[in-house]
Amino acid sequence: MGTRRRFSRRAGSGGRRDRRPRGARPEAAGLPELTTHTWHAKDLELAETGLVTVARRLPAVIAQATRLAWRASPADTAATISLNLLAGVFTAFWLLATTGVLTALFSAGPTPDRVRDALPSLALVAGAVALRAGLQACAGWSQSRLNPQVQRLAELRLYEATTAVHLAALDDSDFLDELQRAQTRGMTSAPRVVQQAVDVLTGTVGMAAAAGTLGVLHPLLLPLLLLTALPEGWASVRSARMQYLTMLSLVEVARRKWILSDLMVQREHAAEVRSFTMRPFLLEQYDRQAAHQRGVELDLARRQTVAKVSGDVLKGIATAAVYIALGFMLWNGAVPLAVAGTAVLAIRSGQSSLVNLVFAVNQCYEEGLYFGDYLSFCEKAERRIPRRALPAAPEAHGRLPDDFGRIRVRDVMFTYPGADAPSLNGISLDLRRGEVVALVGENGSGKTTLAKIMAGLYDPDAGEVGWDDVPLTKVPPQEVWERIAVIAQNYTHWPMTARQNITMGRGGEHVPGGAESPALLAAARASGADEVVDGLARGYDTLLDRRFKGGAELSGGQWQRLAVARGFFRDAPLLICDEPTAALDARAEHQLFERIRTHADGRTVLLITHRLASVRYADRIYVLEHGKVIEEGDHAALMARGGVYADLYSLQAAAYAAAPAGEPDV
Ligand SMILES: Nc1ncnc2c1ncn2[C@@H]1O[C@H](COP(=O)(O)OP(=O)(O)OP(=O)(O)O)[C@@H](O)[C@H]1O
Repeated sequence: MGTRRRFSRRAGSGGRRDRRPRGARPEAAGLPELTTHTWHAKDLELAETGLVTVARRLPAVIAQATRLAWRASPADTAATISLNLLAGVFTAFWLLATTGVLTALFSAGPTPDRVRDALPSLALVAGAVALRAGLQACAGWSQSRLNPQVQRLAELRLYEATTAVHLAALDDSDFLDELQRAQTRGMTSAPRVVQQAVDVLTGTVGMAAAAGTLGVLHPLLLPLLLLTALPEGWASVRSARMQYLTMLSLVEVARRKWILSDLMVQREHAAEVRSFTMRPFLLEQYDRQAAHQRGVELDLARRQTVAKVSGDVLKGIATAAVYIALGFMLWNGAVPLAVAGTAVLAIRSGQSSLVNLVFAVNQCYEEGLYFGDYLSFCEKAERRIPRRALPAAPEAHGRLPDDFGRIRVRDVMFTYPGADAPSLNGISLDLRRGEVVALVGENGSGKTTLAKIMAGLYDPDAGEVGWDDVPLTKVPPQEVWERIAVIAQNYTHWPMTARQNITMGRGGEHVPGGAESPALLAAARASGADEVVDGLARGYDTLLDRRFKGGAELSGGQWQRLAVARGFFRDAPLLICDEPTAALDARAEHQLFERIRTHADGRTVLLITHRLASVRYADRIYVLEHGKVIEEGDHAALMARGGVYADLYSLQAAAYAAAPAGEPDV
């Protein structure tokens, strides 16, 4: 939102510099305009941030990175920090020992004597250099060990939260936006921010070592270090920013390319791409974007070269100025020759540390923005985990009766997050143990929403659902989920084997002797999934996803049979069936309703369906309209009442009755 506003403001501001493309976006004839995407919102923020702000906010980012690294591995974090600090000490030591070497070499006397005098200092230099190299190698090793550990921690934290948040959070578009940003960019920034924070530390230590040495040699040498390092630092940051802003200007082009490339490579679009002869259109659109990108990137290469050359020229001028200043100090007798020699070495070493430091500060800040997003999302998500699911909450110890006598729904009201109108408007109903209860009503009347509330997936805004006298809000959600089986309207095609699609990891393995488990076979037979599995090359062990080697694909109805088998396999006292037959053929549908009619092995069944012929055997039928129960009773009572149910039933029955003779009646 804010991002979009910022863009339009800038577009209208005329005189202000537009950070969007050098060269406008390519024509996207035939393609709709894209919204600004939130995952690159921080890119825009960064583009507007100066180096001073970056430096001011940096300590907070570094503190966050250090805390994360510490949690991932205290040993590796401590090793990385202390080894880098030690390496810095040896850098300073090496530089100072060099003065001893040079002093001995530049002293008066025969050359062999001077070399002999220099040997102890030379040994110190060699020792310090070797130790520093060893320390740096160990620091590098512990730093690379930190990365995967931090990544793992960051991923787990996010997924632990997203799989536990209240379902309502996933209906909240702001939450989804933040989730996408945290997942696509924030999560990967965690190890990077740690890496960059360590680079900032390394650069600072290197700089401090060189600066300290120069300070010891002569205080005037310190400003000379800054003078030589700044042009190169400036050039590298400028080049990085150019790259960054170019990437920014290409975000929309990149998104269009993704969308187009998806259409050109994904299997599900392949048939229509061909049958509607979309190929030339898609290729032409893609090439238009790619050509634009090529032009922008070639321009970037040219500008980066100019920046680098300018930096090099400035660096050359600064270096010349430094050597002139040093020469002047030598000539003046302000510094001896040996000190000047060491100063040259210290300046060179400090120069590269400063360039690295400036670059690392910039990068660390950028990653820090995304990392901040990630952290704030995780905190928000953790706050949206139902309280009763947390071990510390008193409700976490509540239990539901295994053998409920009655499920009561009382005056339940519910509005989806961000929705204008309530989906449930004061609903009350009862399910007694062993009953088949049906919910019917027109599209959007609230049937699925009610089923989800009864399944403990949403909490009602008002009213209550209880198993006997225990409200669902007083027990952890797992208590409900362990006791229900749901055949959902929109079920998942799990990319797993047929067996796992039915058992969901709850048994169903071969019994001793190699035969299939009786529970698995019974569920498959009841749903017609057995016929599907019979046709699979590896039976129950066939992988049902073409993305995997040897994977098979099923038809819509075949998938639904598996979803039904999944519901039957689960040993749960309450079975919720939400439109379980939409994709089933007539025989499978009949078979399923027969099983439901016979109470599915003594289970209590909540059945939602538009096939009214199959609800006539239900013990009770509730008719919903605009989130309210408008009629209730068994089939005979509702037909006798002549209301909405009777109307809908008669409509469906008439369709069959009007069929030519010979076709089956309802
Ligand atoms: N996730 C959601 N976010 C916002 N509104 C929703 C959401 N899901 C459903 N709704 C709205 O809630 C109302 C009830 O929807 P629900 O899915 O419960 O109806 P239904 O009776 O099951 O319909 P159908 O027969 O078409 O399956 C509808 O107006 C729908 O637009």
